[in-house]
Order: sequence, then structure tokens, then C-alpha cells
Amino acid sequence: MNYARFLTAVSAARKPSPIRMLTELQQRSPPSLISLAGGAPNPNTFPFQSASIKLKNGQTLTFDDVAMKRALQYSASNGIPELLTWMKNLQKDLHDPPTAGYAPENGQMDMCVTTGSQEGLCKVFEMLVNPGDNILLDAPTYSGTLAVLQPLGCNLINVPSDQHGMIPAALKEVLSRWDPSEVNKPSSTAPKILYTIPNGGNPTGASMTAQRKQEVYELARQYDMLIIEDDPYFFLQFDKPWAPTFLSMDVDGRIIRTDSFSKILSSGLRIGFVTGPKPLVDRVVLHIQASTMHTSTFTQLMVSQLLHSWGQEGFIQHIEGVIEFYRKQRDAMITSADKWLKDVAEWHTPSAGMFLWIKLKGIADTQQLIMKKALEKEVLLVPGGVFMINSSDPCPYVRAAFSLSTPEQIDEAFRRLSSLIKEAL
Ligand SMILES: Cc1ncc(COP(=O)(O)O)c(CNc2cc3ccccc3n(O)c2=O)c1O
Repeated sequence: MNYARFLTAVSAARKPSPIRMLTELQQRSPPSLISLAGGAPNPNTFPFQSASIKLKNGQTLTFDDVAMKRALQYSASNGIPELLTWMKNLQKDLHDPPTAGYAPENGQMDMCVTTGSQEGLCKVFEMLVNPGDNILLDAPTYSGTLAVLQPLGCNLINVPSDQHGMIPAALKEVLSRWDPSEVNKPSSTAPKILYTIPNGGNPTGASMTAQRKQEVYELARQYDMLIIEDDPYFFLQFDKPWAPTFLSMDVDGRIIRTDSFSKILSSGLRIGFVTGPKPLVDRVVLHIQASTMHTSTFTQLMVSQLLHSWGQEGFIQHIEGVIEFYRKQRDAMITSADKWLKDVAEWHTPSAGMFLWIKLKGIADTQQLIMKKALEKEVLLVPGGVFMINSSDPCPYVRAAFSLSTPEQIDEAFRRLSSLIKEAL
């Protein structure tokens, strides 16, 4: 893979920060080294002495005064070593990426910690997207991704999808405008990246089949595209076996995967990961160096202590509990949808994630209905237009989340929604 062709001029121009390199050199050196280099503050001046965090399983995570000094200090831009190692082992055990054994320049699987996968997405797109570029994605899509892409002045091309995700035949049709043999020419306008949410899609709840992923991956090979696999709902798949990921089939080193702990450990701790070919992850890390420097050391150490105490087995056991919770929530939402919305709306039952994508019958655009009438009835959903490439296009859909409300609240909410739809009709 020629990774240079994918980089923006800004990303290609990034250089390692000498100060950060010194800090990391010092942290790798024996304690006998005396450093007068780093401009780090002296942790003895910090007001925080120690911390202990009680877990629901009765265990306690502790930060004694030595651990606290480290937790409150600067750390490596790509993430603290023990968390990165734990996550790399998890990625290898879960996805067995072909790239794990590749040489760095050939796209060896690498990772970095980001402040939520939102930061990972933002920095990945800013690494790859120039104004005017053609970008492929299946809309409707996550509004946070549109918020990153639209200011970059690129041309977002929708690839039709259905409840099973992106449709490979539709992707082939969209790509047929370009000649695969010409895509590497500097003048080519062929898309270089494709973005998709493969499991429990936001907002559609759609999950891609393994077959479709294989076909999409083959098309990405043919047109030399990178695929950004944004997969925060991977651990919220209600049925086994979990779907094979693009990362697990990545023989070329063309997958950039964003993972998140938001839906399984905590959304407020802001811990995400970028997994991808080393030449590209290196560029994201250089951007982190120049922006946030690194994700909170304290947060990373807290999560790392938890994961090391759980082990992979304990982590998966926790995930099973989370899955059971969201499955029950999903079932409650579907039961209430069948009870209240059957004649006024239609939907597909999601097999992952936390969203139900509901098409209101006989209503061209839900914006006004939701933002005005629904509020009067004291029920709040997201009008589908916010997830479209062009938010002013009429959209008959609404997104309902089954993550926070109780089954009883969901039932009452859909009763209210049903009556306002009937009034509107
Ligand atoms: C597909 C996809 N990719 C990335 C992210 C970012 O997650 P991170 O790891 O926490 O940074 C998300 C998070 N999605 C949402 C977040 C959110 C936060 C406050 C309020 C509402 C929110 N709604 O509605 C969301 O959908 C996502 O759905």
C-alpha cells in the first residue's frame, strides 16, 4: 500500500514534537537518568493525594500516592503502554488481523488511544480529506461524522443501504464512474475513503452481513480505497457469533477502525481507540501531540487497572451483562412499537446498538412534527433529517434510542407519538 497518496498536505507536514520525544525517552530510561529536559510540573505540588474507586463487583481500584503522581502527570501521546498492550492483545484475539504480523511500512496493525472515538474519527478524517475529495458513506449516518466531514469541503456521496447495511451492488454502481486502473493517477477524482458503521448503525440500527463486508472489501481493493470502520456498537451485538470485522479480513492494510468504551464502560471517561496501519496511526499520533498531547493519564490508568483486574474473560463477561440489558430494552421498544405504531409507522428490528429507525407513514418530513408537536406532547425523538447528507432534504424517519428510558417510559412515549402522528394525519 502507498499510504502517502492518502494523506492531506497538513498531515504529511506534521513532524514529531521534540519535547514529547524527550518525555517519552525519559519515561523509557532507567531511574538513574537525571533529566533537566522535560518542562513537566512537579507532582509534589499537586493537591491530590490518593484515590480509590469502588467497583460494582465489590473490588476496589486504588491509586496510592506513587500511582497518583503518575496518574496526574503527562504521558505518551499514543496512550499509556499498559492500556495499549491490553487493547492490542484484545484486537488480536477478537479479530486476528492479517496485518498484526506485517512490517511497519507494509501496514502493521498499530493502535493509539483517543479521547472517545469521536476524537479518533475527527483526526482520521483531518488526516485524509482534502476540500473537493469524493467521500463514500452510507447515509443516513452518525451526525457527529457529518459534523466532522462537512466543514472539510468534501463531496459526500451516498451509497444506498438497507437494514443489512451498505449494498455492495450499489457501491459497485457508484464506483463504475471511475476506471480502477486510473485511480492512482494524481489527477484522479476517484474516492479514496469509504466510511461505514458496520454494527447497530447510528441511526438505522443496521448491521452489515459478513458476505457484504467481503464484497465491499474487494471493491475497496479494486479501487485502492481505505475503509473507515466506525464500530462503537461492536460489543452491543445481541446475537452470537459476533460479525467478522473489516479488520479481520484486512490483508492489504486498508482498514482504519475506531473503537469506543463509551457504550460498555463509560461515555464520560472519553476512551476510544484508533486501530490501523502503522504509517497512518503514526500520523494521527502526531496530530494528538500537537492538539491534546494525550488522553487523560488518570482515566487511562483507571481503565487499565480495571481491564487488568478483569482480564479478557472478565471483560467479555461484563459485555454479556451489557448486551442482556440492551436486548431487553430493544425488546421493550419493539413490543411498544407493535402496540402503538403498527398502523402509522414501519421499522426493522435492530440486532445491535441502541437505536430504532422509524419511518412515519404519510408524513413527508418529520422535522416540524418532532421539533414542535412532539415537544408539546412531551415526547422527544431525533428527526431523521439530521442524519442525512443534506439535512434540508425531507425525511420521513425519526430515531428513537432505547438506551436510557425504562420500558414503561418507552411505552408511554410511543403512546404519545402515536396520538400525535394520528393528529398530524
Ligand atoms: C457511530 C458513532 N461513532 C462514534 C461515536 C462517538 O462516540 P465516543 O466514543 O463516545 O466519542 C458515536 C456516539 N454517538 C452519539 C453520542 C452522543 C453523545 C451525547 C449525546 C447524544 C449522542 N448521540 O445521540 C449519539 O448518537 C456514534 O454513534
